[in-house]
Amino acid sequence: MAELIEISGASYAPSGVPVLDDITFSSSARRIGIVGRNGSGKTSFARLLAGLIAADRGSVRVASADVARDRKAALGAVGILFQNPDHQIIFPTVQEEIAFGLLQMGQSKFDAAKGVAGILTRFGKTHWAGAAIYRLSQGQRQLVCLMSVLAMQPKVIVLDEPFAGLDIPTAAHLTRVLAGVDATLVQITHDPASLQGYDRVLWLEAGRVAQDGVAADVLAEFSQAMQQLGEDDDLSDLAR
Ligand SMILES: Nc1ncnc2c1ncn2[C@@H]1O[C@H](COP(=O)(O)OP(=O)(O)OP(=O)(O)O)[C@@H](O)[C@H]1O
Repeated sequence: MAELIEISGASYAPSGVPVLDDITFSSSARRIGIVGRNGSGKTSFARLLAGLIAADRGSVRVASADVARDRKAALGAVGILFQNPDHQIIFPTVQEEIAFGLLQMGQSKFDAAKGVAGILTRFGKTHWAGAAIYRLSQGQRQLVCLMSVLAMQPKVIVLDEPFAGLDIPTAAHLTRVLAGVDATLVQITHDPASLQGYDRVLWLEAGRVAQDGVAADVLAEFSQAMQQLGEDDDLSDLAR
């Protein structure tokens, strides 16, 4: 049987620069972490998994959908939350923003309005419906993004460090919301501690899979390697 996430020999090399190289990863685990150093390809992996960029070689499927080519199916299969909500939000009000994804999925205006009302009710935020997004705090804007993703009920949600810029209580609140979500989470992070209780971890290095396996094992090796690098001076080398 196919796994929920099926990535096979995927490479991504915009203008000839190899950013992701021959990535093969398949999993139906519920909680997946992606770790790696700056520039190792984590964000590109997230975008590839969400179908926002297409692999030059290989294939990327989520819930059987070819996410880069079948965008309508992809919206129901995988959602993504970025670090900066302002890179995601395009509409002036909360209800328009949440409705957008539902309309993109092919829902009627009536059904999309019902979906918006449903998700706002679930989060106790019906009074936000007509609110101007520019007046919300960054944490509130991130919650709008999260509600927009959840309204589409994707099977997989990719988190590209969405709480990195938030204060501790706001991050804790949103982390709690996510912990209760009935979807597979793929979380990109620099912080192994935020992957506590996760099932599987993929460690990327220079666009390739460095390790992939049981979360506790991979995280232990990753943490040790990062600590070792921190003790060395590896900032000296300039890229060729
Ligand atoms: N469209 C592109 N064209 C050229 N180079 C790119 C492109 N996209 C990404 N890169 C390069 O690929 C490498 C990996 O980038 P990516 O943002 O995926 O890494 P990352 O692991 O998320 O990094 P960070 O932890 O710093 O956010 C970087 O060197 C980046 O500059």
